Amino acid sequence: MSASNRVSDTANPSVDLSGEEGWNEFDAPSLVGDSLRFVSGEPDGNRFRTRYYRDAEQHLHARIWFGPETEGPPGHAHGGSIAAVMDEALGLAAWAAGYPIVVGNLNVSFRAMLPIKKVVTLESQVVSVEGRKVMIHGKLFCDEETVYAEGQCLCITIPGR
Ligand SMILES: CCCCCCCCCCCCCCCC(=O)SCCNC(=O)CCNC(=O)[C@H](O)C(C)(C)COP(=O)(O)OP(=O)(O)OC[C@H]1O[C@@H](n2cnc3c(N)ncnc32)[C@H](O)[C@@H]1OP(=O)(O)O
Repeated sequence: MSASNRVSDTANPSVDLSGEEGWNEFDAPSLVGDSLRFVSGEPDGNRFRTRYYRDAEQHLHARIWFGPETEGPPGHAHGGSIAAVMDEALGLAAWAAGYPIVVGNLNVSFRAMLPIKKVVTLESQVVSVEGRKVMIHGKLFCDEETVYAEGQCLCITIPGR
């Protein structure tokens, strides 16, 4: 790859993170402060760019751009980058639903290679609450046929918060 190509690879591209009709933008930092810096901390950077939304049923969703710095297999996202997104988004889904939690267990199934420099959608749902255990499921996809990853996230509420 020539030097000029490398420059254009890391140039600051504009990325469309707009949501679906009926989604309302969700102000995550006002709920959890700086806790989202690892994934969402550089909104104009070349790793992740994220924007969170809630639908009419208050499920949390996100548009996420996997930038060139998430690369693992050539041209595709590193599995750890996908797991980091699941950890943040599914944990945040529990907080957004009113549960102050940390993630106790996160299961990620990688279903298809995720091309970098692509905007994908994350959808989540609180599927059960039993005592301190809040189970959130999520998937990362670009359309109905193309699911990149599925996550099951067991969150545990933190006493006293
Ligand atoms: C201080 C924080 C400030 C936060 C400020 C804002 C934060 C805003 C965040 C926004 C969103 C970011 C999302 C990122 C989310 C992360 O990345 S959090 C960081 C990664 N996670 C961690 O570091 C957690 C580390 N683990 C722990 O701290 C402790 O193990 C836990 C999870 C709190 C549980 O410990 P514990 O309170 O002693 O609870 P324990 O009695 O062992 O278990 C309670 C129940 O949960 C079950 N359980 C616990 N762990 C597991 C497990 N791994 N598998 C299955 N079951 C389990 C137990 O079996 C038990 O079940 P029951 O007997 O009640 O049926």
